[in-house]
This record gives sequence, structure tokens and C-alpha cells, in this order.
Amino acid sequence: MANLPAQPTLADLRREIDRIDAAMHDLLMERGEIIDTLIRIKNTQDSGSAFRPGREASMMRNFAERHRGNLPFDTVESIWRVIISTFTYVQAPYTVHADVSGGDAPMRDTARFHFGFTVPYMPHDSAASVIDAVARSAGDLGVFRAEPGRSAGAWWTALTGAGRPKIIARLPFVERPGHPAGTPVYVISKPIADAAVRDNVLYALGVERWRDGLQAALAKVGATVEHSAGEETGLNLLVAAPGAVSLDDLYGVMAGLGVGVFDIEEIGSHAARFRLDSAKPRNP
Ligand SMILES: O=C(O)C(=O)C[C@]1(C(=O)O)C=C[C@@H](O)C=C1
Repeated sequence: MANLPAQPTLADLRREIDRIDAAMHDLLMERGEIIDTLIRIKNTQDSGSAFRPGREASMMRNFAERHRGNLPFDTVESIWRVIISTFTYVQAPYTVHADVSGGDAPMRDTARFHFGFTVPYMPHDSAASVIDAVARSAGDLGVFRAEPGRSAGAWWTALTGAGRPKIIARLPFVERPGHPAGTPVYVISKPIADAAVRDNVLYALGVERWRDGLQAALAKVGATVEHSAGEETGLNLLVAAPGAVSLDDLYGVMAGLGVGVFDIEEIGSHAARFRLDSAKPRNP
């Protein structure tokens, strides 16, 4: 407000708004020049994907922590999600494939909020079809609803095996009551070696059957059952555990319960969720 007289006119204020808008536009174009150099440094074209979920999570955390004033944080988050996702796309074009078997509207809102409109959105009628599309692509992303019971079948078992797509993020990074695109989703991509954030690790756990006390026993090591699906061969679980928990710890939990395990495989990892407890903007 340094350039304004004590009693500004509407024209004075609009001049200031024009000055700020031009500065923001200049800064975004300058950001684009940095991205041009970053493409060479990161060798994005070789790996096929520029997505770095750990970096994105920490950027969003910083914005949530520093935000002040009357602009709703929803707007800040959506603007920067679009900036970051679009600059990811500028580095290496990708499509977002979404499993809309639980409804198209929430997935479309989520995809547009987190990836904007420049990045193509492709709906699929099953998780299997999303995983297949990502597996066949160079650097596409897939999104599934992360809420229990919202996706049919043990879709996560298709993520097992070296070279198969893996979960690389859980969105939104910043959780809060009344989030405008609050549907929690897992994001998958082909494995990106230097992109993994291991705050939370996800496992496909195949057991012979459900056993009372299974959730309580997993909770003792900080693990949770996120999804479960029964099949003729047994029960498939999608288990989330803190990064410090090892495969041996999980085998130990199952052995302690006397539950036979036929498979435990890591199927990805993601950054710890960050909670913003009030959706209201904080005042300066
Ligand atoms: O930091 C990087 O590695 C980038 O590619 C830059 C950038 C960004 O635009 O800020 C874009 C994509 C990544 O997912 C993270 C951040």
C-alpha cells in the first residue's frame, strides 16, 4: 500500500491492482523460465514424469503456515495446485486418468482442483482400467478414491510387482473441514525413484481370512486397514503404515494373531497429511 495517498480514489486503487497483477504475471512468466532450466537439470524427459509429490507437499505446507489475511486459503491452494501441476505438465505432458466408478462429479472436481484444466482428464469406469492406462503411458497419473468402500474389488493388487504403477501421493495434501475438493484420492504413477516420500507406506497384504483383533493389532504399530476385499483365495487388505514400520513388523503382527499371510508387498508411499483445522482465513 506504499504507493497510495492517504485518501485514495477508486482510480488510485485500480492502478495499484493493475500494478500487482502485472507483477504477479511477470513473476509467473519468470517461474516459467526457471522451469525451462529445471527441465535440463532434472532430465525429466528421460524419466517420463516430472511429478515430485514430496516437494509439492512441503510447498503446500509452507503456504498453509504462512497464509494470512482475507483471501480464503481454498483459493491459495487451488491457484498453486494449478501453477505446480501446469508447470509439471510443461516439463513432461501427462494425462490424469480417474476411476469414476464411484461417481464422476467428485473425481472431476478433485482432478480439476489439483491439476487444473490444461492437464487432460480421462474418466475410466474401473480402477483396473486406470492402472492399465498408467502402466502403458510414459508419465501419466491415475487417481482413485481413498475412502474405504468407494472402489470395487481389490484394485490395489494390480500395483504389486516391480515396474508396476505405485501410489505416489494422497491428495489433498492440506486437509481441513469443508475442503472444496475434499474427496481423498490416491495418486498413482509408474515408479519414480527419486520421488518417493515414505512418511506413510502402503502394502497389499493377502491373508487367509479376517480375524477379530486384526485392526487393533495393526494399530499397535501405527498401521491401519484402508480397504479390504474378499476373494476365493482369501482376503486382500490395503494397509497403510508409518515409514518406520518394516515388513518384518507386519509379519510379526500377523503371526501374533495366528493369521496366515500369503503375500505382503509394498505398493507405494505418500507424504504425511497436513491438517489445517480452520477453513476460515487467519487475520494478520
Ligand atoms: O521442484 C521440482 O522438481 C519441479 O519440477 C518444480 C515443481 C513446481 O512447479 O514447483 C513442479 C513439479 C514438481 O512436482 C514439484 C515442483
